Amino acid sequence: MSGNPAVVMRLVASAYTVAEKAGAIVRRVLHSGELGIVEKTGANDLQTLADRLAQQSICASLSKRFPKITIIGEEELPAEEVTEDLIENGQAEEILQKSCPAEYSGLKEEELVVWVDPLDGTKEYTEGLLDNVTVLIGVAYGGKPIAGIINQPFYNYQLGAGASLGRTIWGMPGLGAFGFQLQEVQGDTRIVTTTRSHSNNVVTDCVAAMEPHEVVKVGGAGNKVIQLVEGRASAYVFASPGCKKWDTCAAEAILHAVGGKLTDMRGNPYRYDANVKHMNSAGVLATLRNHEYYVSRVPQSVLQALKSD
Ligand SMILES: Nc1ncnc2c1ncn2[C@@H]1O[C@H](COP(=O)(O)O)[C@@H](OP(=O)(O)O)[C@H]1O
Ligand SMILES: [Mg+2]
Ligand SMILES: [Mg+2]
Ligand SMILES: [Mg+2]
Repeated sequence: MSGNPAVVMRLVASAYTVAEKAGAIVRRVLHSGELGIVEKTGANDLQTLADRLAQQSICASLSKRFPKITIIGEEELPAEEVTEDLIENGQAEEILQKSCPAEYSGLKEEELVVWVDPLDGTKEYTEGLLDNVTVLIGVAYGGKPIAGIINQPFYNYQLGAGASLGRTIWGMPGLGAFGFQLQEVQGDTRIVTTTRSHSNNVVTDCVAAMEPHEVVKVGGAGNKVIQLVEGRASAYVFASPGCKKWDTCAAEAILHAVGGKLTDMRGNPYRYDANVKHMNSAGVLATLRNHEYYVSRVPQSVLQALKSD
């Protein structure tokens, strides 16, 4: 390693420990029994105390160390002083030891945009489907995702008391992806993963048009991309607006790091510049392999129902 790690590697090393801290907050709020649920746009668009505290922790910790970075978080929160106990100052040593891909080594703080989903799968969190929950921190440069960190706070929770809970996955295109074992669905089996709590007729028509052998309905955008890279699903198909840039940035970076793709339903990539619209209006289609097959199966009627981005 060089004596002075690149800015982006320092950012990813910080984001790793910051995501772990956020995951611990998400567990603590659940165990307190006081979720503090607020409806945002409706009953399927919730915010809990865990969403609020985790976002405060992530944004305050990263902006303290990297004051010139643009950070965009899902939750709209009043600007108030964040208490010291929410600040995380650590950095993951093993990330600082890695050499930065040459194309990113000269990037400056002010050129980076960080997309934060403090708790992805909030609906499932409130229903006790705990392994669906993730904390997502994505880093973009020039409109493209260049690093992603996903903490899964309740990983291993089915193992019961005594199991060590939680894990963190991260990746950078050009460097690799870490914290999990890359696996693919065997053979030509098409397993499609999609929403369990934000469905409608267009969403289900589009899933059916893929001629899946199996459909896996689970919560969370981060969780669905984990299904792809761990060989439990071949495509994430969501033909609806609803997902935002903070849902997809981190996951897209990790997918790219292992040769996968995340696009809208037409096969066009989204951009993650600081000034883009937050909504992924033209849906989300993500795969590890055979992206073109899934793009080619999207019915015209579905494309007509979705706006271009
Ligand atoms: N119709 C909709 N309204 C609000 N949020 C939606 C939505 N469809 C998808 N999303 C958001 O996209 C993410 C993944 O959704 P799903 O689990 O249904 O696949 C969730 O993120 P959050 O839990 O961070 O809000 C969810 O809220
Ligand atoms: Mg939400
Ligand atoms: Mg989300
Ligand atoms: Mg969220």
